[in-house]
Amino acid sequence: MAPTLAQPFSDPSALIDFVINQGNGVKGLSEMGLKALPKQYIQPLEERMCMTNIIAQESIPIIDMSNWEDPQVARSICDAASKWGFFQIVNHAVPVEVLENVKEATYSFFGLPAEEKNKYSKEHSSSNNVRFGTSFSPQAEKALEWKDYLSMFYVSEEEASAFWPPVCKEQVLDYMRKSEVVIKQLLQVLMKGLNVNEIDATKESLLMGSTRTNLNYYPICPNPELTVGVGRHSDVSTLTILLQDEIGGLFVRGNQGDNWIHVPPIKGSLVINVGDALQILSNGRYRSVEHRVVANGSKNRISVPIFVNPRPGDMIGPLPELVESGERPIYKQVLYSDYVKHFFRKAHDGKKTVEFAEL
Ligand SMILES: O=C(O)CCC(=O)C(=O)O
Ligand SMILES: [Fe+2]
Repeated sequence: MAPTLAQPFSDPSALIDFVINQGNGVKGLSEMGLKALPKQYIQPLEERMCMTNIIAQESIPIIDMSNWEDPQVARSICDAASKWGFFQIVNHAVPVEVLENVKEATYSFFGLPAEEKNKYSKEHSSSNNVRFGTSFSPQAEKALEWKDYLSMFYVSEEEASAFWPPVCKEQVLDYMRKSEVVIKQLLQVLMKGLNVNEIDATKESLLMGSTRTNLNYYPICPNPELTVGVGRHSDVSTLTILLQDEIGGLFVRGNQGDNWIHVPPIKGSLVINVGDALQILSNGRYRSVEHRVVANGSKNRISVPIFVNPRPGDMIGPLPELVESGERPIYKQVLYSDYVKHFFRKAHDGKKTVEFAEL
């Protein structure tokens, strides 16, 4: 039977084949001009964003990093990491042109033909550290998420040079290099807030020994209210540094009940959030907070998170300084790679991953 516009796929496996196996992604679906959301993307009611739960009068803190060592600024960073788990930074050390270049590079990558992008899929990528994909964990999800991504785990300049897509690798590497300054400033302040005054090489490696950068593409969606861009989750990182474009759509769980706060795009800013690894290392003093991205019915959106992580072979648990000061540990020591595997084995499920490390 010839495909029609309303029902372009003969059966569910034809859609999966087009989106996942052929590398068209949801961008390919979006560009077909679908009139209705395919049923694989319809999320259960409880996972859709309900407009009445958005608290318009609240916002996460915006912190000026130009005087990051000033005790008042340091306090606002630590307070934000404890209270909200999220904040935005302005006047930070990453030049605005570096941010513009990586956004441009994101469009360049997703603008490639499907066959080109598909060279980086799970089946075809020449490196396990580079992965083009769609949704979050399609094999584990009951309903798919309306997002395509390219994920790059950094091993070395040589590895990146050999395996990352040429259309974006320089821009991503530059964004990562320039962000390192800010990451170190933030970690220094956050550690000081726990009375950990020295970050030696071992601790630095535990806090920021590995990084993964994702390019996220959320294409225009028919029926955006029925699906999600990214479902409710907390990150497994120590810290996440997120660059978003001017479209908006990222929401963070507020401090009371089922309330959600929008993270408004601010030109030149970076969104910072605490991940589960830092929640565990800080014995719960800093909080990784649930967040989600809504789908958009009229605009394409991109974002570029850098996940700053422990190394896969590190054991993570409450820092010895905290336990030695008499604090009762609420988490056990877990192998970081086991923690990450546990996260990817299931669909997004809010804050549940952290239970893996609870005592
Ligand atoms: O696109 C965004 O704004 C957030 C994406 C996100 O939460 C993630 O990739 O973990
Ligand atoms: Fe996230």
